[in-house]
Amino acid sequence: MVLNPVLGKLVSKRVVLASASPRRQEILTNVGLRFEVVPSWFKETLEKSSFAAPYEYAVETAKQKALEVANRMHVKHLRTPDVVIGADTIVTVDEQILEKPVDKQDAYRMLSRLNGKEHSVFTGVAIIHCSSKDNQLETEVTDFYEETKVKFSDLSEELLWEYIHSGEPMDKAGGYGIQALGGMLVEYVHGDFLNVVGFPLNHFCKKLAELYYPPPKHNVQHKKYDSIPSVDTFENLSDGESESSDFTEHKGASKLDSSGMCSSGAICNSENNSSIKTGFTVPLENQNGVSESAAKLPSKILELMDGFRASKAMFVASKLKMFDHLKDKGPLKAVDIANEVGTSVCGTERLLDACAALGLLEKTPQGYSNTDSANTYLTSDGECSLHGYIIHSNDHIWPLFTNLESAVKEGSRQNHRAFGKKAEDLFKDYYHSQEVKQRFMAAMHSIAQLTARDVATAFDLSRFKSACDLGGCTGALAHELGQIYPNLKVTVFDLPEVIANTSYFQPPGQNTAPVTFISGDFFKDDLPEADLYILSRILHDWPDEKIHVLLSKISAVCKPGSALLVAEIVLDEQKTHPPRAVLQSLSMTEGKQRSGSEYKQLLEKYGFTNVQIKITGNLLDAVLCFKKNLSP
Ligand SMILES: Cc1cn([C@@H]2O[C@H](COP(=O)(O)OP(=O)(O)OP(=O)(O)O)[C@@H](O)[C@H]2O)c(=O)[nH]c1=O
Repeated sequence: MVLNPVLGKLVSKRVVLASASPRRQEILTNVGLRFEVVPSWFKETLEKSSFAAPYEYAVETAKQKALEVANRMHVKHLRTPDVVIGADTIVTVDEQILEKPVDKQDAYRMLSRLNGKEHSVFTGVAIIHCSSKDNQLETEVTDFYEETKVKFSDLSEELLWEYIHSGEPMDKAGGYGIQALGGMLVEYVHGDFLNVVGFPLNHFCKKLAELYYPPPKHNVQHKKYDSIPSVDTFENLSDGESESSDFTEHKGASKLDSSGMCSSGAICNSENNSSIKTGFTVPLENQNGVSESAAKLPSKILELMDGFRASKAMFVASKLKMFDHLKDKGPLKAVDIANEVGTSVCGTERLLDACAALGLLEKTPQGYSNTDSANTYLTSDGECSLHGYIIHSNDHIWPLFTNLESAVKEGSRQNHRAFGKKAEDLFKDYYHSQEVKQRFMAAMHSIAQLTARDVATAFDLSRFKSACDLGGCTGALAHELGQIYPNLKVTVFDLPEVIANTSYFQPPGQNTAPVTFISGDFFKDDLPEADLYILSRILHDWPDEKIHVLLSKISAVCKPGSALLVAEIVLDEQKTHPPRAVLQSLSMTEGKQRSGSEYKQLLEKYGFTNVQIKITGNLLDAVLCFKKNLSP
């Protein structure tokens, strides 16, 4: 894949996207970039009139967003990222800068201005390379912008309002989303479409190419903001460090990224490229760099068609602890791993090859070794380990999903078919045996560990003195809260059978803030007193009647001014994004995933006010609300 040389340069780096925009995340994920998302807290309030041109404002905002994240990650003693990417999209019309509308009236004001006219969309991008010297953060900033011209048709007032009521404009610069319903408003686009959507991918790749494959010194031109890259194309780049050409080595060997998506956005198996014919052809380059034609495949569909094989291969390798065996060891041969694990040599070799094809392992003539992300996420003992959740997915969710057809026909969970017994109470199911209980707790623990920081920092919680995490399981979030807010006394309230098993999951070392564990059933027992109650990944599991009981109880014990923090995946208003949440719904529990406005409505019904929603762009979002003051 032609993009591999430039994006390949980022593979071994810790890349952070300093943006909450789901569009930016999707654009970069689609091309196989592996990155973490840490939304910036930089407030977009730079004085617009102090910039000579609108794009300077966008570039400076992008830079400040990225620098804020780089500094925060460095200060909080997280591992300093290698590269932080920030972006800011603005729309300009008649010399005015339009950002995201604050309300529907504002959206109307913006869309009326754009109506029937051509306008410009600028995205400023900052790429910050970070390093740490004597514990000081050092940064090298590269920035650029891209301009795309867009023309709206003449639109009636009625249509504009209909569009505004769809809810789409609210989180988008200029009040429209060209990639969805807003596309219907647009007569033409001149320039990079993805730049309008929020990220100028082509220019970004060219910029990386410039950075990592700099032209000979005498050709370098210095410009303040370079909107015309000096590299015309990022194809055919040869890697100065390895003359053996990254390009031919990687061609046809696209890797799966951490989310299991094919990095090239195309099918990974080159055999399949020629076996299915469609009407389209695109030029590909062969080993000798000569163009040839190949069938363009419905890559998304093919990816989904094979997705279950990929998931199962990763599940089984995890279950057999192959990543644990390979951790910190040099390359091992299939036969050595098979002997250690007690599996057949031929089966093990096929599984290891599959994991290598998926980008989870590296294969060399000396044998197999873990990739960085396998070491971090797939071994069972790492701080960021997803092993617990993967085993839960294999042993519990997979059997439920094999009965999806019946689940859809019947509209109910399929425990009776998958496990030979009817689902009783959701959690009684998990706790019926010690083994299942520990598996479930390990699954919850691994997700809580990965999401705790996002949830704990989504809002500034320093005003609270005490917090109670209802259903807080192993205390992973509670410990993180204690680390971030040293003055916060944190209690975990969970079922006795959970509390009895938490010791195994406690963080090592003396330096962790103390967390108190209290046993009880939050549907039946009195809740401990606290200024802040937390429900993390609880509400989506329960039917409305149970939620009524729980929220009524919390509302009753919450004093005015106290707060409730809910951590869930918040769906967009159309309830189709993010796909993880929508797919989780297919488990057919009696609960459901909710959109932001549904959470707001639900919480207000139980006497909470000032509902604030933070889309973190990671695995969990956060909703904070306050108990209403009693009316005088
Ligand atoms: C014109 C247009 C814009 N957008 C979105 O508008 C937001 C701009 O706001 P931002 O301030 O640049 O970004 P953000 O969403 O606040 O995220 P962050 O980077 O955290 O500041 C970004 O989302 C873009 O995708 C679309 O999705 N489609 C379009 O056609």
